[in-house]
Amino acid sequence: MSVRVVARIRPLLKHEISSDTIVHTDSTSGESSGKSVPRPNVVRIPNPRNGAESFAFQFNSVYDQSCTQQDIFDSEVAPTVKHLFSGYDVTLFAYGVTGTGKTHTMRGGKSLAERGVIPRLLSSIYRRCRKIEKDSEGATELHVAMSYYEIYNDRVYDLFQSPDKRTAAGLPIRDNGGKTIVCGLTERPCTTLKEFEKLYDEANINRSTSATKLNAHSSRSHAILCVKLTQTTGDRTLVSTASAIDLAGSEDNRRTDNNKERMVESGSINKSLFVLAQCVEAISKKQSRIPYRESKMTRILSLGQNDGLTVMFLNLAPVRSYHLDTLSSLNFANRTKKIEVNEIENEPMFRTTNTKATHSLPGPSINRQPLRPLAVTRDFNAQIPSHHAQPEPKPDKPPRTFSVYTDKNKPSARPLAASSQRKNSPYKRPLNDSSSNLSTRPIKSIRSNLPRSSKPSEMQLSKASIEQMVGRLVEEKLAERTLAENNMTAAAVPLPDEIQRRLDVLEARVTEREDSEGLQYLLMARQHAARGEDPSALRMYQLALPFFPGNHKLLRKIEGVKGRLRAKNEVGRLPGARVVSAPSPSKGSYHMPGQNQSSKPHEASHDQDDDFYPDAEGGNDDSYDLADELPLKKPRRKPVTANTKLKLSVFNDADSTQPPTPRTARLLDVINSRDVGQIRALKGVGAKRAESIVNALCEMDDEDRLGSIHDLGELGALKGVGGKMVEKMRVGMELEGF
Ligand SMILES: Nc1ncnc2c1ncn2[C@@H]1O[C@H](COP(=O)(O)OP(=O)(O)OP(=O)(O)O)[C@@H](O)[C@H]1O
Repeated sequence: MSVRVVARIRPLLKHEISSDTIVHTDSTSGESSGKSVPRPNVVRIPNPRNGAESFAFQFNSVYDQSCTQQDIFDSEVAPTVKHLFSGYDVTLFAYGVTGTGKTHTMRGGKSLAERGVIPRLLSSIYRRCRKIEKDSEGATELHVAMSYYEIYNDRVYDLFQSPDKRTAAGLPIRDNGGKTIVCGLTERPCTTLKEFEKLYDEANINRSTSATKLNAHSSRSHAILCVKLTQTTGDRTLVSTASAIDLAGSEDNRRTDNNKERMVESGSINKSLFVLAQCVEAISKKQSRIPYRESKMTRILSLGQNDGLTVMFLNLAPVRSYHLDTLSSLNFANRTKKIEVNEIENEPMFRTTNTKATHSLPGPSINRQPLRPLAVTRDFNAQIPSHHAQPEPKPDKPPRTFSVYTDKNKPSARPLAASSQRKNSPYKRPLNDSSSNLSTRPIKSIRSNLPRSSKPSEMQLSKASIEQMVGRLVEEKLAERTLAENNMTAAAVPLPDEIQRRLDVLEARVTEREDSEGLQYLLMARQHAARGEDPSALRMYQLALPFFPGNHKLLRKIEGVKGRLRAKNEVGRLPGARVVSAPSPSKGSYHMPGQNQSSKPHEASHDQDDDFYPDAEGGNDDSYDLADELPLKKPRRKPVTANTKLKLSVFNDADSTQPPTPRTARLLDVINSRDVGQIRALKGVGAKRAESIVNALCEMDDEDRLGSIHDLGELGALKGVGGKMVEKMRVGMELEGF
């Protein structure tokens, strides 16, 4: 089961105008809901570099500006409620840039029509509780309890505690049997919707919100609401949890005008969202290490690790001012939809003295399964029979057009081992089913290998069925082994020793100064740069900037990465997006752009990087270390050799705060002339390189401004140039008399 991703485009706000609308819905023909107008499932957005093209992102459902709170709840959340009552955990979370409507979707407004997903979910839960109590004539007792907390600046705070009573360090989190738990959290019983609403409203007052330029009531924290449902019938207790998470929105601080406090919050929000994106990317790339532990939010959300059902609301603003942010969110969601979560029903607990019972662990302590990307599991599941389908609707009800958690476009795709743990149907094991007695229930591992038709009470194993079971076990083991091997080969490519050594040194320094969040950003930036992941490296460098304002090397670093990205024209290669040409007789159909936004691990980028930023104080490339940019310790001084003198002269010039020397100015003029003839006449530049420099300059053009190179730093960062070539060009100019 993959994460269900639902995109919602919010309406225009007062200050936004309809001519700025650039995000639209569409539908693919195969996704018809059976009605004459197919349900939209595609978000369409123009390519920022070429208005004649647009990107199309396909999700499970897409809702346009006219969608109401009721529509979202009825189609996306209501169908999960019955699963919650059948023992599955349900996770709903909202993701999007600041001001795109996450809180509106999750919490909503006060009026009945404006109520968001959370109050509607609770209302539905209570309604179902009453019905079960009534139908069972009191034999089944149901209890609802809630806990509610926020992650603010990477610290966890109980929202039932007012801010003045909080400890600065917040609540600790621990791993407990594979599940992340928050220690010391208050759990409040709430027996009616009214009680819930009162507690929820009170707790929301304690949530950290502030006015920012982009949202008058911006959430400055990730808020996590957990609703625990306990159903008891006789000695059988079934516990399941619905988690509703309103993530804080990412912010582009060039647009926010945030003050220092807001910047720190923003840095923390962006960092955790960045780690979340890294986790999603690592999962989709089948990497063996998923960086969950790098932020509390990702540890707690454990996307895909939490067995059960997961729905992500992708909130989008429709207007141009959010263009790049929207693309980035779409790109993230596109990867998220490939994450597979194990659909494992929580086991009921029994009040019994049978020792076996203690082995049949209740749901919350079932170890989480490692995530598997959908693609990996697909091969093993071609023959999975139809027992994975959702429960058949009862005959007296009309069939639902909504099919929860099945990806219609994909063949049945579920890992055999995981899927075999799933119960056949909630209807197969009614609460009062006498076969639920533990003494007759095989333990899970045995049950999972039984033919699906076998009920414990019907266990009459023939020789043939034993052979079938053995064959199946062997197949599963082989599938597991192949999976493990695939994961091994897909593991991150090891970095060269020297780069790894530098990263280790830097990591050691950062660990010594754990208080320095900026250093951590730098470390992550460095790691991404070393792996050739320039977009991620840029994001991290930018997050580090507020901690080291005006640091020249850092600024140059950012410009360098930007230059490389421009040269690579990253935006035009968003993964998963289909580029659609504007309708024209000559252009037409969809085509897939490059598969991956982040480039492959590449030495070139790193070499270029280091080539270009040697330790200006001290000398050669080997002494360069990112930490040298920071006021951690005095830079090492080395004797200045003829070679380093040459480099120093280049890099002194590269300081963009100084006016360029006549020679540099002349060099930059030649480059910015975009005249291939003049550029190829520079020392060390051939015809091909001259052309690629001109191309790179063209890539930097904005709608209203020609891209140009302002200093040697930017020149060296151009694709295929690098520090050594800049040196050569300058030496050549020297010979010409500049
Ligand atoms: N579907 C919608 N219908 C009407 N108004 C909406 C809708 N979605 C969002 N809005 C309005 O847009 C504004 C921003 O929404 P909201 O506060 O929910 O954004 P957010 O994504 O939670 O932002 P942040 O991350 O900063 O907390 C609010 O004024 C909200 O009322």
